[in-house]
Amino acid sequence: MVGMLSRAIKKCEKNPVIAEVKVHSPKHGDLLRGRNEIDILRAYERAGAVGISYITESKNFKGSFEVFKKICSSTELPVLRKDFITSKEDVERTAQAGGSAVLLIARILRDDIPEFADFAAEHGLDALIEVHSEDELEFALEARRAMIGINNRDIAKLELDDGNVTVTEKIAPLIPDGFLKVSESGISSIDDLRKALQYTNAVLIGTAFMRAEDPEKIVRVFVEARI
Ligand SMILES: O=C(O)c1ccccc1NCC(=O)[C@H](O)[C@H](O)COP(=O)(O)O
Repeated sequence: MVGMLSRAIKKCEKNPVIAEVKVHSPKHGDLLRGRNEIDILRAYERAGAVGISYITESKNFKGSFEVFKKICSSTELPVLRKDFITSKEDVERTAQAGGSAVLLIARILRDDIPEFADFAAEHGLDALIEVHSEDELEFALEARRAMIGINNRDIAKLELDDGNVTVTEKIAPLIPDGFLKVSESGISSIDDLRKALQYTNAVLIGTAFMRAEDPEKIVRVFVEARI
């Protein structure tokens, strides 16, 4: 259904937290530690996550499209596919797999962003257009139907940087009302969460949840924290 993730964020009565089932981090290595993706998904559901993110890119993040499909068919929550999308076929496959949203990276797609965002909407998907700099924001603002994700890390560094919410603090005020904003990556504390939600409508967190001993407990703390 079109706009499931954006609608869930708008309706959310607690802190809108998109929780990522993240298999591998280029910096921290194996994040599953023998656990099962679906068990992590269930923990996130119980904790009140507003949506789920999953990276299908295999080389650096060890994701798999088959696991993405399994996650989509195993939950009622909207699922975002994160990958380095470069073709419309990839957008189509995301919709066919039951995804609710797809990541479109402004640095990669540049002037093609509006066309890809419209194509995603026509296929029932929310487009989350990712930016990391003011220059990239120019491309994102050309899209009509989209959410804007501010990546606190520089994707070119493939997570060897830690990311910093100051990127959100700098870029979010430049985004006009009417776009839903998501602060992504490098959020690991309640203080980061507070700063990010001061400027955006939702946060996307992976590593901090996957590294925690008890994923349900930590996600609940973030979802229910007083902001
Ligand atoms: O964000 C991207 O552009 C991206 C594209 C393809 C694969 C991975 C990508 N980035 C990594 C992530 O998506 C992060 O895992 C996610 O934003 C959560 O960040 P963190 O909480 O720092 O693990």
